[in-house]
Amino acid sequence: MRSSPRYRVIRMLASAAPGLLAAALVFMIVEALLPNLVLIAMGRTVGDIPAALAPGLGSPAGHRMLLQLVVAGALYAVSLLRGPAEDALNAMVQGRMSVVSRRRLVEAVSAPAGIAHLEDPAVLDRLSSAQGELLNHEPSGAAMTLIGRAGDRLSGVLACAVLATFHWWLGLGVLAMWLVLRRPLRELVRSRVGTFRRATEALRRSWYFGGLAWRPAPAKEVRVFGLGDWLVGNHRSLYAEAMRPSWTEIERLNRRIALLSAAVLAAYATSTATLGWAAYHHTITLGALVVMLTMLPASMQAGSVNATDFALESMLSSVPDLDALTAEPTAEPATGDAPVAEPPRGDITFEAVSFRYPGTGHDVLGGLDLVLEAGRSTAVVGVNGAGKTTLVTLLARLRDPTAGRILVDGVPLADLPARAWQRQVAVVYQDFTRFPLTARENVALDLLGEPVDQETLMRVARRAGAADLMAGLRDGWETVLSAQYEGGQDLSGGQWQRVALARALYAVERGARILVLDEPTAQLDVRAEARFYDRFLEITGGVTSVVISHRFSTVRRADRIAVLDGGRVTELGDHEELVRAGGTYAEMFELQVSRFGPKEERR
Ligand SMILES: Nc1ncnc2c1ncn2[C@@H]1O[C@H](COP(=O)(O)OP(=O)(O)OP(=O)(O)O)[C@@H](O)[C@H]1O
Repeated sequence: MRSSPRYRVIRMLASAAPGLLAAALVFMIVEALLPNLVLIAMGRTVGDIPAALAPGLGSPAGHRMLLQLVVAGALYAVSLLRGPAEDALNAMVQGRMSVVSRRRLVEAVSAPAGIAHLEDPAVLDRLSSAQGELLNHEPSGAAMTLIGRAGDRLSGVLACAVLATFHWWLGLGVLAMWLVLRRPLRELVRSRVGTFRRATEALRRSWYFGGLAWRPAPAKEVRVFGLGDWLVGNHRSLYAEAMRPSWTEIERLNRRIALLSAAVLAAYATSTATLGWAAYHHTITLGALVVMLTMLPASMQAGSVNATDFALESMLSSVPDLDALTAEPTAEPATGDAPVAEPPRGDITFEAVSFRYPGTGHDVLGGLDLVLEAGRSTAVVGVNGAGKTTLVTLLARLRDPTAGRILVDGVPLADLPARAWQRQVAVVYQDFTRFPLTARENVALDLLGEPVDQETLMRVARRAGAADLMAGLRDGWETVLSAQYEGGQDLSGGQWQRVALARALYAVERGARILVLDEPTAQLDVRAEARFYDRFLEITGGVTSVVISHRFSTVRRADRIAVLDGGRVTELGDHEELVRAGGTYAEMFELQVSRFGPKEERR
């Protein structure tokens, strides 16, 4: 019981909004009583009509009937308020639960310092389920739906109790039938929902294809390459493929549903016939007959299932996924407690570092040795897929080496607290994020809650070549950098790259001591790139920096250049030394110079 999703949902509401839970429970009682009371009052009114017919409405019998009618009308009027009251309560409970479960989700996925869990299909399946994406039912609706359904069940049981006042065995029989059927019916609902949960990965792919059509970034290519029909087809065939293994099970379940329905039909036909028999033989009054006839369908609430039960079960199926995401340890980089209070002053040493992505059969890095000298710049070059970006993710502790170690000032990186270390590393990623926030927030990321210093902002913008850009924005630093928001404005790829560079430089100003630039000039025009390498020393001065680039005009400015090949550093030295050595670096450099303009490259 303690671990059942039903219990956990109610416990979540109890701790998030105890007042709302109390209101919902009162609502449940009203939900259980009111419809039955309306039916009983109506039935009794009808039962009083014959006695009032002859003496007229002015007689005591007439008065009694009119009083019953007023009571029935009043109860009915009150019962009409249930709908709006339920909607309002639902909105409040759902809003609160949505905030709570979303916060739990965000905290759960952001908790690990690393990113490996975000590439784990099992975690992604859980995420998808915990957000209610599979069956389109927000799990935040579970608490109120559960309480509402409990009210319905109680109402059904009360209807059985009323039936028992006519024949004890009738009320008890109907109740017993629902109690017996409850388990298989619940299992049916659960298996139907379970078939979707088991197909989560395939369904995720199916929804992904469906969503490509309206997400702005892929929508461009969808249109240009005319992929609309293909996407619809793919979405449909993936969905069919995902559900096919479940079809036999669904068919089996449908057959059971048909059988159970026949049993229910037979039971209700017998009950109705019993009432008919009593009416025919005048062993039941008119009022009682009307009440009992209305109680029969009302008693179905005791155990019948409908679309709400499917919705509720799919909402509840998200709860274990939400809990598992929160509770399970993920592939987290090891984290130690050695102090990182002081920014690293010494070298960073990669000692025989190997790395293999989970689920792959080969090492991307295999026994790599490299020293990043303190306060100096090191460029890393290598062909596509050589492992340059992977090396950066290890340095930023987004992943841990599978063998070997990284030392910071002589201390193994694994012994440092991962979060504190990450604050020391400022990175411009190749695929940096374009936050739909203001320019100021994009650079200062002052979401971190620290005051923004305008002078520092201006300084880093100048160094990143973004000062003119900021001055030209519609609302300056306050412009939202996304055309998807009112008053917002999007930037070109190169303009965004300057914003990302300014972001990393701002982090350095805030205390980060390692600057990583992964392809920092890839989207810059020739002039901007020239300005970047003219300012290279100013940008990287005083910090330990790593620059990854295929552009030798950028690479050659670095104090030292490491060539990455076959998972190891095969050449190390400054530009002149490596060119003189006549190895891979010299070969790549010559190739670029001969193809793309000696003037630029030979500077
Ligand atoms: N998340 C991942 N899971 C599995 N393999 C990956 C992952 N990311 C990268 N790889 C593989 O690791 C290898 C190295 O990738 P990495 O991105 O580090 O190369 P790179 O040197 O930065 O390449 P580029 O110059 O193209 O940016 C590649 O073979 C790539 O396919």
